[in-house]
Amino acid sequence: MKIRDQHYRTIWREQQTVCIIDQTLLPFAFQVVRIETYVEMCHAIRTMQVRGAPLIGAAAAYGLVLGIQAVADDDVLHAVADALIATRPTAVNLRWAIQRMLAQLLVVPQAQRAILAWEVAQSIADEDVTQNHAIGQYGKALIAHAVTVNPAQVVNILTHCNAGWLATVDGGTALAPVYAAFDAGLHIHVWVDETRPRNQGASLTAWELAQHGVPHTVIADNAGGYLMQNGQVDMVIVGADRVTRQGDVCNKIGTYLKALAAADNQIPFYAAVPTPTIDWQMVRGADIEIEMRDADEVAYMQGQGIDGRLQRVRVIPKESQALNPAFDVTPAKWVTGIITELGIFSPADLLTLEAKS
Ligand SMILES: CSC[C@H]1O[C@H](OP(=O)(O)O)[C@H](O)[C@@H]1O
Repeated sequence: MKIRDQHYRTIWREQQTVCIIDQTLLPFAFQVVRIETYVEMCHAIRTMQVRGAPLIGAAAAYGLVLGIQAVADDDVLHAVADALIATRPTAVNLRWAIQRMLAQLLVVPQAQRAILAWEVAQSIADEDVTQNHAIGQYGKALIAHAVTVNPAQVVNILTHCNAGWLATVDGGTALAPVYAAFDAGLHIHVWVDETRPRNQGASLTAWELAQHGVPHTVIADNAGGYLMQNGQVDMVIVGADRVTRQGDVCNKIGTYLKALAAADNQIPFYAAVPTPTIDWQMVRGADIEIEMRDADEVAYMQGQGIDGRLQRVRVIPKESQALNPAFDVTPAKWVTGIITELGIFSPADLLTLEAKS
């Protein structure tokens, strides 16, 4: 996406290093960080300098590249892969990307692995961009249909967390249809859930949409149901970290509550995902490992002080405990459709995709 007229991906190769945008500093600072080792990439994924299911898949792939430039024997390959997989458990894209790298690297002589790894990681990144563009086109058709239903109205879309270009290599998943519709001149507006505790909505989605000029309003997570009850939401589009073969959608904590409110108000609820986010090995969403992150992410908030400096403030009593599950699972029965690069599918029809994935 373009930032001040310069095109960026969220991750890219520069000589023998990998550059990322440090998303923990947005929206108040735009800083590129150069990653030189797989250990640094593990840190970047674990601390959410890079985050978002497709992006952490690509980041893990590049991390594996960095880890085998000096020594590329099987033991090193597996040790680096295991370290990267251990950084975050929920988004299936991370394990998928590592397994794809291993499948292509283990079958070639060690001497070829360092160069081939760069090529495979680049392919993973490039494919994500292509897939997200297709998601955008299919999703744009949904929005265009909503416009025909109410031509005089603005189509109001609610989204949760950040599933924009910052969550992918480029283009985004849930926001890909938003950008495609906006660029096509359709009149849309986005309700942006702030998405406590890490505030990916308030800090990342709002920033992305503002950079592109898309009309949007940041809301407290708990305001979504009220807006739906008052006819102010036409559709909900979210991303996902893992979709099971029966169509259960695992996404940022709070997504499930939005799906329930959407169902109660007859509002369509879509998950936009590239097919690498579908876990064909898993049937039940209840079996997905939900990442439990540091309770301090609930106890503290980060923001910009009146002096312009980033500050972190405590928002709960020091005597209080906090719990921080990072994701939840929306059962397939509350999901209207899954927007993929191969088309839009009901959860029941998802299995027809397996052979093509
Ligand atoms: C397009 S995947 C975006 C997905 O990833 C986010 O999780 P996190 O920011 O913790 O990596 C969130 O669940 C988004 O919907």
